[in-house]
Amino acid sequence: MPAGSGRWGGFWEQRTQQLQSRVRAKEDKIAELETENAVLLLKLAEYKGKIEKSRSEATRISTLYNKQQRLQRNTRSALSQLGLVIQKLNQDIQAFHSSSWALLRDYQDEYQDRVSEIVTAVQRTQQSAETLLACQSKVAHLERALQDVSARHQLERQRRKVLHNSLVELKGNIRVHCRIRPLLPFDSESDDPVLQSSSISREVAHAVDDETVLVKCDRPGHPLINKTYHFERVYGPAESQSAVFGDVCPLLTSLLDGYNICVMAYGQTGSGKSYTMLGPHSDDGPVLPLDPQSDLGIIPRVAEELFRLISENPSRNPKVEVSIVEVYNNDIFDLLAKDSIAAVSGVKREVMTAKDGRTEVALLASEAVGSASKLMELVRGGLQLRAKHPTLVHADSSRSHLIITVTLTTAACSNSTADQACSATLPREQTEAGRAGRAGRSRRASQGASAPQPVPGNPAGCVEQVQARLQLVDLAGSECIGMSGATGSALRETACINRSLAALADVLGALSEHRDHVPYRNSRLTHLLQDCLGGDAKLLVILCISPSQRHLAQTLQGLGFGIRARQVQRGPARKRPPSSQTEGKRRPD
Ligand SMILES: Nc1ncnc2c1ncn2[C@@H]1O[C@H](COP(=O)(O)OP(=O)(O)OP(=O)(O)O)[C@@H](O)[C@H]1O
Repeated sequence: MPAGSGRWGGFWEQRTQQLQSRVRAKEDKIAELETENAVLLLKLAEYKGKIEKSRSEATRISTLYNKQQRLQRNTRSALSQLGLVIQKLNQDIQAFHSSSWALLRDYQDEYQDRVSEIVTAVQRTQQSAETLLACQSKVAHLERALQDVSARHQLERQRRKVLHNSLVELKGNIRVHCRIRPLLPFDSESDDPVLQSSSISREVAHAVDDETVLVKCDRPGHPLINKTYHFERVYGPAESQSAVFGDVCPLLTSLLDGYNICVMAYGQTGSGKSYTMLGPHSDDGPVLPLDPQSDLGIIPRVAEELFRLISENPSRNPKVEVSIVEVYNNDIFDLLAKDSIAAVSGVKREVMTAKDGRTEVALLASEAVGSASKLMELVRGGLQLRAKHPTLVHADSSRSHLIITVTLTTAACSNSTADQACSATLPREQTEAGRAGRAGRSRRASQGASAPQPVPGNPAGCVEQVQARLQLVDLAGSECIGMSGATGSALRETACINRSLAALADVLGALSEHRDHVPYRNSRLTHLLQDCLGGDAKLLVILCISPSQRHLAQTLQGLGFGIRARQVQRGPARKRPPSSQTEGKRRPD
């Protein structure tokens, strides 16, 4: 290698080495920087992560902040509202406070007023205490006076009643008692349960007191009725069977004294005749013995009382016989007659007039009875044969008139008080008997038989026999054919019942007007009852009526019948004359 080139070469070589070392330094530097860069990148990444975390934290904080802001806003508005409320409350409290004060002041004023009023009242009370005491003693005095007057009034009433009864007895008036039965389900005019329950408006007949019936009807579409009827006794719907019997009972004493007695129940169908005479319906009929509270009617009670009275005075040797007939379709049937095989059956009979003018039923079966239960056994047998037929008005309607005759035969006795009363009224009796034209009775009167006397020369006093009859009559009920719904044979029954009851009313009409002719024979019923209607029997008619609006027409008709019956004056009832033989001879009518 040339020298010149050698120098250059060294230079270059040197230069290259320098450059190379510089490159190496640079490369080292680069490597160092890259390392540094990598570290920085790592740090960058780390910071980025931190930044990201900080950002989400910032977001969360920002959300919380917003929430807090909202809460603050709400709290502020709630606080302001609360402030308003508190303000209002404060105002209210103020108002309440002031009104409480005002009230308290008023109350205090009022309290003062009341206290002063009370003080005044107490003072006044104290002042009037003496007056009050004086008043109280006056009231006590007046009450005593009132009690006194009431007692005297009661006594006067009783006296008046006794006098009235004596007058009725002397005049021979038919005694009429009226019984108003309770309202019953079949009284309803309608199926409407509302109408059925309004019972008050449907009652038109009322017992005002124990002598007066008021019929009052002011229903639209009906004629106005406001009328009172007076009878010897009126029983309201609540009165018991024993109350009714209480008024019948004295007649039994009369029977034992020798008077003929007749108790007859009259009234429209379903008005309570059979209930009154016998008691409530039962297949077995009335049963003895009875207790005073039982529902049994007059007939079983009469049976018991009669035998009780008989047992009190057995020395008169009493004998009791019973016969039972029914008048059905204007024919008389003997309900005790026995056919050839001795079974009991109804046998047709005829009414006759006996020698002494008394009406009798020819060939009538009668049975001697020795006790009330035997008597009632016969009654039960008769009732089983009695004609019955359901109608639209009454499901258990009797279609015949039932007449139970109890004949009491006793030894005549001269010393009873009734005898004296009877002889005292004799002259008047005789004149009235003559005027009424009652042949049988006046004949007996002219024979002097009405006041039984002991046969002269017999010192014992009890010499002959007296036969007295008690007739217990349960009439069939009058009825309006339209209402009863009767057809065919039932229609004939109804017509016969109505005709016989009309005949009964005609007889009473003729008797009350003292007509010469009394049409007893217009019907078998009146012919059969002739002796008790126009004769010398004590006759009690128990008029049965329904209180219901539905039966108003029939009720008025029944009340009219009762009033007409009361007007009959037949002269005083008289005892049966004593006789030494039985009155058996009859002549055909
Ligand atoms: N005072 C009363 N208390 C309670 N129920 C009564 C009374 N009177 C009648 N009754 C009842 O009324 C209904 C009709 O009475 P009852 O059979 O005595 O009539 P009646 O007048 O005999 O009728 P009819 O002439 O058709 O035979 C019966 O169910 C009876 O029990």
